[in-house]
Amino acid sequence: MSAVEAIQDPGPSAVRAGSNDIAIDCRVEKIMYGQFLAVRDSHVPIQKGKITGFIGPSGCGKSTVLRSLNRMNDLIDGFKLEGNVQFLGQDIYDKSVDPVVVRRYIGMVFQQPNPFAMSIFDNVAFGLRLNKFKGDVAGRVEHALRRAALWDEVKDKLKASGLSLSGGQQQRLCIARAVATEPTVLLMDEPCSALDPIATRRIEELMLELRKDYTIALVTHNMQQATRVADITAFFAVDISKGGRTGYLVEMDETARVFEDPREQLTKDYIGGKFS
Ligand SMILES: Nc1ncnc2c1ncn2[C@@H]1O[C@H](COP(=O)(O)OP(=O)(O)OP(=O)(O)O)[C@@H](O)[C@H]1O
Repeated sequence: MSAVEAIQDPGPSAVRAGSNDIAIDCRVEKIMYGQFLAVRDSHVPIQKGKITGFIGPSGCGKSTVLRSLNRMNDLIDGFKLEGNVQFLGQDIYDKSVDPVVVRRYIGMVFQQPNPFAMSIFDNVAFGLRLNKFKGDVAGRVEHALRRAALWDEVKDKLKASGLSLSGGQQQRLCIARAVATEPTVLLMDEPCSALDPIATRRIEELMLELRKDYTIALVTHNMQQATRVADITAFFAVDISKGGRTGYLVEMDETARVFEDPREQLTKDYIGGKFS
């Protein structure tokens, strides 16, 4: 089997169907950046067809764990994961697996809208070309822009630069770019932090719409955002007991449960604003 074939196409029904309702089963024993222990002992299962929100104080490892779910951290020198990340039962860190293929099925949207300095059309077609897609590129681009609720605003200027759009439009363009390859999972790392409240609301509505077809994992600093969009919430904290600053998962449950009746005192204190 070639490296590219090592991740099997899960097919469109994989998001909701199946006996197992876990899209990504992430078991972190340790995540290191060089000698620094960034995250320890966290089991973070991402359920199919749901939005899982990661919350917690700065430096608790939310982005680190999120980026581990599609091997985005491989690009960082010194990064090392001890543990196991399974996507639909397949080990994404297996030596035979090509990270580019992992990211084709587990797409990512970043904090800062980061369209490439190319046309709106080419931005969305980028991943398709990277993956040597042989089908109807224009059809896929239109479909992705519609899914990202941007088509009506850009259909008459597809050749204009992606950089000419407003911040909120740029973020929707990045979402279109991410969904163009028809991933199974979308990872969103604080996708609204650079946006105004109206653009934020728009992206939140879009996330709820996208949940019908995709599994979503979302890092957010905004607890209200987690209560508005996340079905499941994972709360991380920082352990300073051994002289370091190591993130770990404190609890993970239905969002209503985490916010209204948390199991752990630490979660209560964080949600109650006793620390940030
Ligand atoms: N590329 C890197 N190299 C070294 N250390 C890193 C790197 N990225 C993150 N870290 C460290 O790992 C820890 C977790 O960082 P991470 O960005 O995952 O936390 P976070 O919870 O997402 O924080 P924030 O909410 O501030 O974005 C922090 O102590 C951070 O300084």
